[in-house]
Amino acid sequence: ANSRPWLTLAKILCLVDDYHGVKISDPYHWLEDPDSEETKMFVEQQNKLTMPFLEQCAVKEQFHQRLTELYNYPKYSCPYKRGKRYFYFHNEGLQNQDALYVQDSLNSPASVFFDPNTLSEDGTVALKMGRLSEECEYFAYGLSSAGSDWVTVHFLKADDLTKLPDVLERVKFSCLAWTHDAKGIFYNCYPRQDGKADGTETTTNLNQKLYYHVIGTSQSEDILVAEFPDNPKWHSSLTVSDDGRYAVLSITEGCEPVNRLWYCDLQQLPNGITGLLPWVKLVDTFEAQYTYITNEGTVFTLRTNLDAPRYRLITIDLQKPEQTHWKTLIPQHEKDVLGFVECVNQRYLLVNYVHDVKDILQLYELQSGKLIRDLPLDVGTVVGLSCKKKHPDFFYKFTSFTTPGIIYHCDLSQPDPEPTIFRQVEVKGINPSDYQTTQVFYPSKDGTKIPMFLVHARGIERDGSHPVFLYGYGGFENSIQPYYNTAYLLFIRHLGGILAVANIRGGGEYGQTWHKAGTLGNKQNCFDDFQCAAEYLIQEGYTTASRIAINGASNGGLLVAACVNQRPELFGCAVAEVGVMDMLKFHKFTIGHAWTTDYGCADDPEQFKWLIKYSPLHNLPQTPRDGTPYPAMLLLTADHDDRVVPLHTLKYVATLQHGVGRSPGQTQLLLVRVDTCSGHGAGKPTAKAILEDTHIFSFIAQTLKLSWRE
Ligand SMILES: O=C([C@@H]1CC(F)(F)CN1C(=O)CCN1C(=O)c2ccccc2C1=O)N1CCCC1
Repeated sequence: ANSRPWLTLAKILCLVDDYHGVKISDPYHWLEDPDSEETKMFVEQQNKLTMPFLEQCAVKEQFHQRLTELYNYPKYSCPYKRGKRYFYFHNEGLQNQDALYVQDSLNSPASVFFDPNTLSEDGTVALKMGRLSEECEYFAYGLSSAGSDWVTVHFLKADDLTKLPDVLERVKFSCLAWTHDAKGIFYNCYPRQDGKADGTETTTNLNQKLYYHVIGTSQSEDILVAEFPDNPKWHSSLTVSDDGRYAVLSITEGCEPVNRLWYCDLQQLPNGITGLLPWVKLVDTFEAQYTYITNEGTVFTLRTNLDAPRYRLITIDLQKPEQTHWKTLIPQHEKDVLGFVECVNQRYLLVNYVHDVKDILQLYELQSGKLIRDLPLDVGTVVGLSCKKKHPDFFYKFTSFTTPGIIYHCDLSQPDPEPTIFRQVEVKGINPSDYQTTQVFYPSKDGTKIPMFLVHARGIERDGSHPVFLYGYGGFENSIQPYYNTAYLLFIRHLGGILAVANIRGGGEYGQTWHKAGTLGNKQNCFDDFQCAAEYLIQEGYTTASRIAINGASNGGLLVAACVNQRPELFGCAVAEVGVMDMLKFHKFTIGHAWTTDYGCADDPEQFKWLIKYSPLHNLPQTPRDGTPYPAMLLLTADHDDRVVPLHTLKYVATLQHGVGRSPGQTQLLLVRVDTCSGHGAGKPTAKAILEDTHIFSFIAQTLKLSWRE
């Protein structure tokens, strides 16, 4: 900055943007360049403030040690039968990444098939995707580094684990679909761009293409099978049908649950896959979502939200593709949301419903859509499923706030098949019966009843004394169902806290209507719902405003920052992780353009009015003032977050410290933690995850003045 003072001044002075006649200043615009000396200096200075503070928090050592102890339990995925063998992911407890194991039968010795921990010292190389070919000849796998969304695809021979020379670069937001002859694989990649593509760049991701890679050739020879030059925002995702005959292409334009559905009969290709496929456009609008489940010849079974915001199953016969011939197989449920659907044992459907945020699992007959039976399930969530049309048996993994994981096995080839426990994991030191999970329904500002899970020590008094960790997301039709999080249980057990998970609008808890009620011009409903959750917890005597810590990540980071702007007096502490803070510019960076389906875009005059009203960056006090003090705030981001680029958090915290931070009544801390070699969250190594959770809860304990209790 000293070397070019004129540049810095010019940067600050000239940055006033005009939005449809409204002038908006952007004094921290220069933080949008991750590679400038000024930005690097800013990040370095912030971490110099934040990291020593987090490290010296009173409970930090105890929390880190106890979290490490409790996290150290064996984790397993469902087993997957491929070819004649079984594969499953396993983590001994503290390994940075799960490893993939293989065994000849369910109870024979297992050996390591693929271990990503060998690929980096610090565990920051993650296995983002993996696909075994139909008869288990090859294993295609995508690796990502430092938490970036960028993927590099490699190949192994499955029998002797020898690595093939094939490498696929510039892969992102991609499918990975083998043709059943194992000759090659469909995948997505982006055109070459200027500058870096390592996850630290902010360059927009447009013009994604679909290729077919033939094993044994180089990526430069890959066959372009679909591209959309007139629609640069389109993404395509290919599925090969259960019988290997059809290539089914799902095209999306953003994050709305709607897609076009094209297909190609691979058996009709005279010379195989040699170029752009002759796509048949079965559905060529973005009116609804259509997801391939299975097909019997030309009769396709699809999950859709067409005229069904809580989803239903329909069949389309490719020989009579007009909508007038489409049939309903399982009609929309009057209240519950149809979740995942998988075909099993040739003629059954494994069907999931979400009923008041809790999972149901049922078996239906594929041909008739008739309900056969319910599968027993506690109050919680199905987090894993392993089944195939050609297999008579299947596995599913259950979890809840206090259950780390139970894997069930059900074999439909047996008479009166009953699910049996295949594997149950206990966590030593956590006794589920010490905790009580309840679900409450509280009124939001407009009277809408919002579900919320509460988890706390059994038998607490409603004397207003309990600290609360209130978590929310509220967007993109993502439902927040019960899940096991060791750090949450420590907050309850050793900091005497209550975990509250509010299922606010914008999520998918009640289908598309719930989602739409929290998007675009209705986005304020998310913030109202979340603030009403806090008010409910106070009114019901659980806690007081100064004892509430709110938390959210990604779209949930936006939620936290917007709620602090609107109601700074309602919370004692706020932790916003990798949040979207600049609602006027988010669409310019990486995949941000895909989020306009939930947020709208400032380029549109009407939508600008929505966004400017709640954009966290633009609703902060711009200068010191005598207003209400802000709660203690900890913001988190990371240098390789190319989902929500760090500039959002950097511009936000600079503005926060400049205005609120210098206000006379502001005593609570306003800090940012910028991690390195880390990204938006997916694939984060265990060591980083444990340290990050430790810092978050130590900050909460310090600022809410909580002490550790044995
Ligand atoms: O990350 C996100 C939003 C929320 C989400 F919809 F759940 C997912 N998401 C995304 O941005 C998803 C990005 N993404 C695609 O657009 C895509 C196309 C095809 C295959 C895979 C992908 C994929 O991961 N956000 C960050 C903050 C605001 C929204």
